[in-house]
Amino acid sequence: MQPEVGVIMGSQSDWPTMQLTCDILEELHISYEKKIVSAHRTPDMMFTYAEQARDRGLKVIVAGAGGAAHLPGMVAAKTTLPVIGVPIQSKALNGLDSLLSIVQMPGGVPVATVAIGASGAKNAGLLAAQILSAFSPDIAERLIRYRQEMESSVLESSDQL
Ligand SMILES: Nc1c(C(=O)O)ncn1[C@@H]1O[C@H](COP(=O)(O)O)[C@@H](O)[C@H]1O
Repeated sequence: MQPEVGVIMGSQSDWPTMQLTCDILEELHISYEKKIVSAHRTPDMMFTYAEQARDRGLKVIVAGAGGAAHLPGMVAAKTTLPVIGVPIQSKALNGLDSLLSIVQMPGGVPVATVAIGASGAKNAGLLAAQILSAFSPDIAERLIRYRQEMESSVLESSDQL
């Protein structure tokens, strides 16, 4: 199946976080691909990936990176597809470095930035799904079910208090 979402990350060490994005996409039956791509370590590959993404059929890119997290912004600079940036929780600065590197884009080149770490990665998957749902009633329906299940589980945990 042709992937609709490209999930990329700066290093294999980002995978435990970015796996949460992939888990959500799988839960919602959205096709995706996953790759390690780094603006710093594999700049030519990053350039090609971003430049070819639309022609390959991708519709949204989720990019996770930590520290000097230039990957989401650099990818956004080379494609007009929507790019969602996930700030990885770095050891030295707890992810504040990643967050600020991703969120403070200059006007003209947006990156939709989610929260640091696990909840951000999960929300990146949901946000990608919500973008696709604007053009897919099936995905919209699955998102409604996801919300209903979330609500039920909150009500259940409240009953069990
Ligand atoms: N921020 C970037 C980029 C980039 O922005 O291109 N490439 C790798 N990295 C980040 O470096 C951190 C440490 O990587 P290692 O664990 O491989 O040393 C990772 O969080 C990765 O996202």
